[in-house]
Amino acid sequence: MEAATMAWTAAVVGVGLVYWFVWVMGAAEVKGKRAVDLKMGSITRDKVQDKYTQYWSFFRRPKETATTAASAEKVPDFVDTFYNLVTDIYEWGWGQSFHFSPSLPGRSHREATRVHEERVVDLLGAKPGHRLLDVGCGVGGPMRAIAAHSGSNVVGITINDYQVNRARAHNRKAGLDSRCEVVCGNFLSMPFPDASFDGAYSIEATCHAPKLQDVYGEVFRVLKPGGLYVSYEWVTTSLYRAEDPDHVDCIQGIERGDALPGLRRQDEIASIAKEVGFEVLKEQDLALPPALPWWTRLKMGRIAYWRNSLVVRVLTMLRIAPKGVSEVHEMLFETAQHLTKGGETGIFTPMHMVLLRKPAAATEEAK
Ligand SMILES: C=C(CC[C@@H](C)[C@H]1CC[C@H]2C3=CC[C@H]4[C@H](C)[C@@H](O)CC[C@]4(C)[C@H]3CC[C@]12C)C(C)C
Ligand SMILES: C[S@@+](CC[C@H](N)C(=O)[O-])C[C@H]1O[C@@H](n2cnc3c(N)ncnc32)[C@H](O)[C@@H]1O
Repeated sequence: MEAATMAWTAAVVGVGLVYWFVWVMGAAEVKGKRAVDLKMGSITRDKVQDKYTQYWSFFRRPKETATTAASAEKVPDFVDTFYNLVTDIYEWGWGQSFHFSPSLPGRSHREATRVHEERVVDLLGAKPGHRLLDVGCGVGGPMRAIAAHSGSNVVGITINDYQVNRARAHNRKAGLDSRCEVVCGNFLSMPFPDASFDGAYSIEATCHAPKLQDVYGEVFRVLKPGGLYVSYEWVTTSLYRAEDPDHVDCIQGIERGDALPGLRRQDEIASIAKEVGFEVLKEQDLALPPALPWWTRLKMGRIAYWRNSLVVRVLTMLRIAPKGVSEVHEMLFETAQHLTKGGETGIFTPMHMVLLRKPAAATEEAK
């Protein structure tokens, strides 16, 4: 073969390989976001690395972050930065619902996710015509499942404007934009009038609040008297031992890689809810047997993680993805190991469920 023919063949094969690697291998687990679309939210390309460094220095010591008032105030801004950095990677590698679910025998992850979300509808007794609030809505995976299953109208709030745009686009595509609304705002001080919702829920979102009282207090305010609120909380369980260095390492690894200003204990949740005026109707760790492990999805994807980090590195080298994406991906890979360990040892659960009611005749001081 002539040298020119060989060079052409090599070039065509090379381009073909890159195409296959990026577009086929790098396809989203749940179709919709491709590796080549990894942007890093509203952060401009040149700022991604800096923003990651700032995030990392803030959340490196999560407990200290939560305990001083000055830094607790900065938490929502850093959580916003975190979601700029991770939203596209989450969508690409996990889907449009940013939470865990117990595995279901013989059912796909997508189905298990939907069942976990529809449980909220049953707990709230949500009906057509109801107006529900989704506290920390992400890109709206749960919102769409809940609106579709219940016939209710849902208003979601998220601190991250990039997520607002993603969620609105998904809502339009799903034909649910007339019943699903998305607002950019802080759930610690919500832009909604008192008593304006029939029900509310939060799925793995309130763990970002430095003080749970603040977000529960806001939900209490915007609920109508008699309205129900369901929350899936990230907490440490009674098996956690603060004197065990392995436990501490695992929990800090979860906090650092997930923008958490200190995880709360399982037994704190109900008393905080009562403190702001709620009645506690039900409390259950949805991860406990007979539920099957929620962390198997994280574990079983180990080969996929290696493939993904390779894709991310190649995309960064080709300047398709901004510099800094590999570091963010690495941080997520590490936190996945800690989450898995937290699940396997039982010292952590991401689905401690509480069902709360604002009393029908709420007292003036609790309103
Ligand atoms: C509730 C929260 C988020 C929970 C989960 C949706 C995410 C927690 C850890 C994330 C991931 C870890 C590893 C990533 C992997 C390295 C990458 O290749 C593809 C995406 C991951 C699987 C990613 C997906 C989302 C998580 C499982 C928190 C923040 C309160
Ligand atoms: C892990 S995601 C869960 C999203 C969604 N509930 C789901 O299950 O797909 C956490 C969400 O909480 C939101 N959030 C965190 N802190 C917030 C705050 N102070 N105000 C509003 N939203 C916040 C994030 O922007 C993100 O959308």
